[in-house]
Order: sequence, then structure tokens, then C-alpha cells
Amino acid sequence: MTHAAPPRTVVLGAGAWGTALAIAGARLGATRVSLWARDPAQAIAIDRQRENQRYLPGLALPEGLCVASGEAAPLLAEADLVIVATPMAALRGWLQELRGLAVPVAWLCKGFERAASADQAGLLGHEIAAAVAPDLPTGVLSGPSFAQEVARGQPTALVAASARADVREALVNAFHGPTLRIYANDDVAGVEVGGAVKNVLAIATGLCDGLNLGLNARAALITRGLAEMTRLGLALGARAETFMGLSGLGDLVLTATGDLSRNRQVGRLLAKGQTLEQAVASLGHVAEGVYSARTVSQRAQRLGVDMPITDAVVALLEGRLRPDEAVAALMGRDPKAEGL
Ligand SMILES: NC(=O)c1ccc[n+]([C@@H]2O[C@H](COP(=O)([O-])OP(=O)(O)OC[C@H]3O[C@@H](n4cnc5c(N)ncnc54)[C@H](O)[C@@H]3O)[C@@H](O)[C@H]2O)c1
Ligand SMILES: O=P(O)(O)OC[C@H](O)CO
Repeated sequence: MTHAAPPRTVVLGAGAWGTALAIAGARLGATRVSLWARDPAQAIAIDRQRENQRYLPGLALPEGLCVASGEAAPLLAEADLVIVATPMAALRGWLQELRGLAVPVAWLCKGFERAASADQAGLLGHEIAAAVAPDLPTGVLSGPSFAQEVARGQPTALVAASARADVREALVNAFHGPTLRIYANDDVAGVEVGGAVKNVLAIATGLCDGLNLGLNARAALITRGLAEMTRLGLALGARAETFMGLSGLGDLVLTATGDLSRNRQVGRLLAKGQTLEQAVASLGHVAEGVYSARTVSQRAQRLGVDMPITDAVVALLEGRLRPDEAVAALMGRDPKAEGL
């Protein structure tokens, strides 16, 4: 009797998160997982060392995890599920390349794309997909998840968001297991707004902690940050309850308080007096909040949504305010009623 081979998952992008999720999927074994790296030399090194020493050092690749590079088309032709695990800036290019596929495609990136020009709005992933690949079955995998912990098999819960049930199911089938719970949600806008805005707020809390403003201040930033994230989400068609979930409150708490966060580290380094260029260069990984902050603020302004913490982060990143001035600006706002 012949057995059908398990489905194939292809992960495009071998940074920290792509590698970690590929490890988790391969360890689970529900699908055969291939990790595709843009740089052939990096792919050879990862395969030879069975470890991604550049982006995820100290974590061994499971035996069954294939590493690939070069022409992606043959690999994609065999895929049953494709994961785009690049920074936000590369998502549009991959969606354009993938648009003829009939299998589910999900991205892991959290952010808004930078606007191409001043008169255009920067887009979320699902908005880019609607513009360049409307027929592609797409979704997003998000939620509180430091790559290192997922790769180590530490308990983690994620959310698979898509308007399509088959995409949500494909993500659950490929990754849900004893150490990784995958919840499903059809509120794609809510899940994406949560993932993008929490990065900006983590820069704010990193700065707050770097300046030793205290635990009260950090709790206030997280709580009022959640309020402004929710306001933007509602204006973009999301449901309020999504912001009480994994990609809202969950990822905000993790990223705003966890020292593994690159966005939080940017805030801490700025508080120490580093320039933005120095802070970003010292990370060696993408910190999406740096690139999304201005777009979040612009989209909010266009929608008439008040986002004072985000605006303060943008002013800091652009050098228009010093940290002490940003704190004074936030604390000096007029009294208002609590709530959204
Ligand atoms: N690291 C985490 O813990 C984590 C967790 C959840 C979500 N994310 C999100 O996932 C995304 C990627 O983060 P990361 O931590 O893996 O970043 P990273 O900086 O560790 O790695 C980014 C990788 O993307 C690759 N890349 C860039 N452009 C590419 C392209 N056009 N095609 C293929 N590969 C390309 C780079 O070579 C690099 O390997 C970000 O949006 C981040 O917010 C990260
Ligand atoms: O390191 P950060 O700040 O990009 O955060 C990583 C993940 O998004 C946390 O869920």
C-alpha cells in the first residue's frame, strides 16, 4: 500500500522568524518544510551547520528541514502552503511573484509598508495583497512570539487570520501542535493593525524604561497605547475584540515589556543617547516599528484618529523632539475621559 507524502510548506526568508517557524513546522512533522534563503551562501552555511548562525544562533535545525536557495519557482510549484517570512518591505515583491498560485500564502511580517510617495498611504499586508494579487488565497500569521522561544519549543500561541477558512485551516494544520497553539480569526485588519502598532508602542516603552520613568509610566503607555491601536483598527474596519486578543493586547504586552524585542531595544538605545542610525545598525535584525511609525501616524491623521503616543514616537525618530520633550508633550495633554 502506498502512502501519500505529507503536504509541503515553503518558508520564504531565512531570518530569525522564518527560521524559527520552519523549525517548529518541521519538528511537528505535519508538513514537509523547506526554508528558502535569498542568499545562496547563507543557505549553504545553514544547511552545512544545521543552524542559522547569522539570525538564530544556538538552535539546531531538525533533520527533516530542507534548506534551499536560488530559483524559487520549482520549489513553489510543489508547495501546498507558502509562508512569506521577510520584512514588510519585501512583501509586495513576493505577492507579485506568487500571484498565479492556487495554494494558501501567508505572511509573518508585522507592519505597514512605507508609502511610495507623500500623497499615497502606506498599506497593511492584506491591502497590498488586494492591490497586487486579489485572487491569491492569503492570510497572516501573527501574535506574541519571540523567534528564539518558538525555535526552542517554549509554549506559544499565535493567531492565523484570513477571510478564507481554507487558509486559516492550512496554517492550523501545518503549525498547531503540543508547543504551538494556532487560533483562527477572520478579522485580518484587526490582526494586522495590532501587529503593526505594537512595534511602534514597544519603541515608546523601551524609551520609557531606558529613561527610568518607572513602572507606572510603562503601564500607562501600554494601556493608552492599546486604546490608540484600537481606535485606528476600528477606523480601518477591524473588530474591537480582536485588540483584546493575541495580536493586540498579547503582542503589545510581550513586545513592550520583553527585552528580546528589537523594537523595545531601539527605544532603550535612543534613551541612552544613541542616534537612530546607531540603534538600528547595532540590532542586525529588522525593527519594523522604525519603518511603520510614520505611516501609522499618517493613516491615523487621514482617518481623523488621535494617536498621541505614536505621534510622539515619530517626532523622536525624526529628531523633532528630544525624549524629555516627548514625555512633557504626552503628560501635558489636556485631561480627558478614559475609554476610546
Ligand atoms: N523575530 C521575531 O521574533 C518575529 C516574530 C514575529 C514576527 N516577526 C516579523 O517577521 C518579519 C521578519 O522578521 P525577522 O525577525 O525574521 O527579521 P530578520 O531581520 O531576522 O531577518 C529578515 C530576513 O529577511 C530576508 N529578506 C529580506 N528581503 C528578502 C526578500 N526580498 N526575499 C527573501 N528574503 C528576504 C533577509 O535576508 C533576512 O534573512 C518582520 O516583519 C517581523 O516584525 C518577527
Ligand atoms: O523583536 P520585535 O520587536 O520585532 O518583536 C518580535 C515579535 O513581533 C514579537 O511578537
